[in-house]
Amino acid sequence: MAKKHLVLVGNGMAGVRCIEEILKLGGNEEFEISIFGDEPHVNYNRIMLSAVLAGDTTVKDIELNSLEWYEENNISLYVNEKVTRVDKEKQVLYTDKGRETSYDHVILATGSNPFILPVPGADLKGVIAFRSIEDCETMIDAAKTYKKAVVIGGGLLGLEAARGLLNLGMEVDVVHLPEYLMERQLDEVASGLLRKELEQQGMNFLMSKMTTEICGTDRVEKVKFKDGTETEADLVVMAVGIKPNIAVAVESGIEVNRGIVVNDFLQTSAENIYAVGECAEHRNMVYGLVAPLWEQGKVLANHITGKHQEVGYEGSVLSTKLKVSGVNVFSAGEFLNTPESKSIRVHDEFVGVYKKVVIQDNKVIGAVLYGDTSEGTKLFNMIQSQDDISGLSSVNIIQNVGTDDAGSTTTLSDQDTVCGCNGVTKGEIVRAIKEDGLCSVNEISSCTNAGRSCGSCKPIVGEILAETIGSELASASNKETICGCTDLSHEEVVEEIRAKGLTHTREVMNVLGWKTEDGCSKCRPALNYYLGMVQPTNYQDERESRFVNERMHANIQKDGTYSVVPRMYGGVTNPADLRKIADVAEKYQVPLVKVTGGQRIDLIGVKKEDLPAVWEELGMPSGYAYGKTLRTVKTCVGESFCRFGTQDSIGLGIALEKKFERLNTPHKVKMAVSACPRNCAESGIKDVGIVGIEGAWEIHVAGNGGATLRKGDLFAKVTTTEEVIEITAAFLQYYRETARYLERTSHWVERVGLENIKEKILNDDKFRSELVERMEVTLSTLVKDPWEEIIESETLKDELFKNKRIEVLQ
Ligand SMILES: Cc1cc2nc3c(=O)[nH]c(=O)nc-3n(C[C@H](O)[C@H](O)[C@H](O)COP(=O)(O)OP(=O)(O)OC[C@H]3O[C@@H](n4cnc5c(N)ncnc54)[C@H](O)[C@@H]3O)c2cc1C
Ligand SMILES: NC(=O)c1ccc[n+]([C@@H]2O[C@H](COP(=O)([O-])OP(=O)(O)OC[C@H]3O[C@@H](n4cnc5c(N)ncnc54)[C@H](O)[C@@H]3O)[C@@H](O)[C@H]2O)c1
Ligand code: SF4
Ligand code: FES
Repeated sequence: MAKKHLVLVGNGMAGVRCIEEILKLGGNEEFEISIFGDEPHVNYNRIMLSAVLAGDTTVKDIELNSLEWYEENNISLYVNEKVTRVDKEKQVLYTDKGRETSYDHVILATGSNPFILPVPGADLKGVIAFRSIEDCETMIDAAKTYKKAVVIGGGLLGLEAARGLLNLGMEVDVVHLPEYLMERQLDEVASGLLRKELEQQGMNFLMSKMTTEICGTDRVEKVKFKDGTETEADLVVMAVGIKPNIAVAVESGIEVNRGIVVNDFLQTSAENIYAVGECAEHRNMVYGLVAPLWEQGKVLANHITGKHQEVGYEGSVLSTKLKVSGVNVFSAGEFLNTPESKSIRVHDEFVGVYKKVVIQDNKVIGAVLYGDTSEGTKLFNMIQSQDDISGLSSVNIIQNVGTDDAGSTTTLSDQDTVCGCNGVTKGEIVRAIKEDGLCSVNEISSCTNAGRSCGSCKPIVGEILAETIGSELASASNKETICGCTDLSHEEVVEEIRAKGLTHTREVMNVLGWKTEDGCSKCRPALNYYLGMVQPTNYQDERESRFVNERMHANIQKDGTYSVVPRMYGGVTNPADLRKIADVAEKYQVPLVKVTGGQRIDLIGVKKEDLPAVWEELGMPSGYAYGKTLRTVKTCVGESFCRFGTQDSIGLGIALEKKFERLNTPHKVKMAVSACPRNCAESGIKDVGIVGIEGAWEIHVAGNGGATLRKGDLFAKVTTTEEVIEITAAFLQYYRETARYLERTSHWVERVGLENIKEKILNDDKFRSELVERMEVTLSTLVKDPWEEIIESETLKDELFKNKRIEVLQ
């Protein structure tokens, strides 16, 4: 049966999570999925922009779904492309790049737009909102040149922005319209405590101020208020709320109110068109936090894949936490008193703790906590469950009684929500730990989504982990299993492959009792490597188990194009090769031609469909710049031209590169040969670095010039180039056989011990010659260049390059 075309409009948090849920339900069998996003990025964790601004994390680390994820799930991604309209009758969707796409189902997940105050000067340079990576980068850049920031809006976003700007060294005024901060989440007492703390942190508050004008000639210079006062500003950040982005729905004649109107199954007024996330309006509510979006995504995924649901989405109770370090604030439900409600309050002015629980008809309906938010999870669960609390004393409600020894998580029931952002209960976490054998918070996060958004629940998740696996925790977490799909360590898996003669990844998974049917993106490449290493002559490499770069034989770039690095043995080239590179770069309009640190030339920005032609016209071997294999052998000029060089570094470098090219290794391997201790080829920071000395060669190993700089260790001193090659072969083979997949030589040597490796390779001649023998067998199987192989195979070309999965239009 032909697959139906499902199009997601909006590559953001709500939409992509809904697609993840659809995939979990086997949606890939039923749907051809396309995603359009008008931001130039893959899906990222918008919540964590506050942490990026505060300098606690980086943009790279907040990526939620990598380009590889889209590829692996056969999703066509169109970034930087805005959907403008949907024709409901023709079932066609139009974009601002002139594309027309027919669809069977559409999910609108277009999020919100920041509200910009309609005051004169709001369009001046230096006036921005805080919603995207670009806004975050603008603030970081501005802080390098300018001094004074004004944040308009003392809500969650404004305060998190202000904290970030302070961290960046700016002076910050926060302008707030009401009399007290975060009035949508806090009562006056909690707000007062918060203000005091933030003032101590360096924020200056301008309260009860109505902005009337932003002034400046070219760039913002000051902000004026209704009461006649003003304040200087080099940067203005508007954080005065958001409004649902309903443009596509309006253009398409779909019913809207404040947001896109949906029913309990997230259906809009148009057939087969749904809406989730901040753009959707459900029972007159639009939401601005992530928790409701996950609930909506789950319901829609079930609906769209035809799973029976008694009830749909019924609305969400909200809870919030301010993500500012040094401040603990929690708010949930109806936190202000009404004539019908009463509250229990505790205010310890000595330690700065304030707690208020609002009760109506014997049920907890809201809470505000300041200073100590440890009861937040419990109170939130009481609000959600609406259980009768008449049997509980006030003390029992407002604080955890009897948990001093046991830890706070023991009082949670299985139904209690632990991760408010992702709606994950304690029961789900415990089940995942037990059934999937999880032994770290990160594994729990990947498996259940708990902790994957704001991260504030991670300590509780950690407590549940400890409570569930108890004393086994230490030993379990010390054992480095390949991934959550198995309880076996890397070493145990390799041992089993050898002992049982396993020859295929599926066989390994079946025989060794994998917990998942198909493994995951961690274990599949590892098994593929181990099988190839143990059985070099029998094993057929599994292309589909490789990382996307290795599958494509090119490195995917952030804009979806690829880079091409042809091999230049020893960093040596010639006019003919340079001419070919220039011709190809010109013909295929390669945007960037760059010399790499490994002494070769990188053609960056090649379109996926041009890759085979580019390789063919270059007529040079692959440089494997994408692989877990030998990358480069960097050389100095040595005896050929240098007045200090007495040895042939280029000759040895080329010999090493020709010998070990294409060899699969646990991680990338870099080498260098310098003809004297001046070390012009930087041999001291390579996995294998050779240095010429008077009448001999020194072999240094396990150097690393990456994020954690490590100077190589002197491994051996030999007199001939043949000996260099023999010891290098033995060292690499021992590394291949005993390192864990994705372990660089630097980590491996530190784990296994340099002396142990020396003992084996240098002092045991028999062992060394066996290693070299096994290396020779492996090398004898690596005869074909991968680029050539693809050029010669129409099937491979079709399979890999005709299918334009990821499209990026600038
Ligand atoms: C700095 C910051 C901190 C936050 N912190 C928290 C927090 O701690 N807790 C919390 O719960 N929430 C927080 N939020 C709110 C949370 O990020 C949002 O609720 C969530 O991102 C909404 O998800 P969404 O998918 O509905 O919208 P978005 O994430 O905005 O995604 C919508 C996407 O659709 C794209 N789009 C729009 N129109 C089109 C179109 N026509 N064609 C193609 N693409 C389109 C947009 O560019 C965007 O990428 C925070 C927000 C910000 C900005
Ligand atoms: N930690 C979190 O959960 C978190 C963090 C950041 C953002 N967010 C979400 O992102 C969205 C945007 O956040 P937000 O803080 O902009 O929205 P918001 O609506 O929560 O707060 C806006 C604040 O601006 C104030 N304001 C309105 N007009 C003003 C004016 N003219 N001058 C000064 N102040 C004015 C309001 O009184 C209000 O307190 C919200 O949905 C929020 O929930 C959540
Ligand atoms: S390492 Fe020594 S021999 Fe090689 S180029 Fe530098 S100075 Fe010359
Ligand atoms: S509570 Fe935010 S990620 Fe769990």
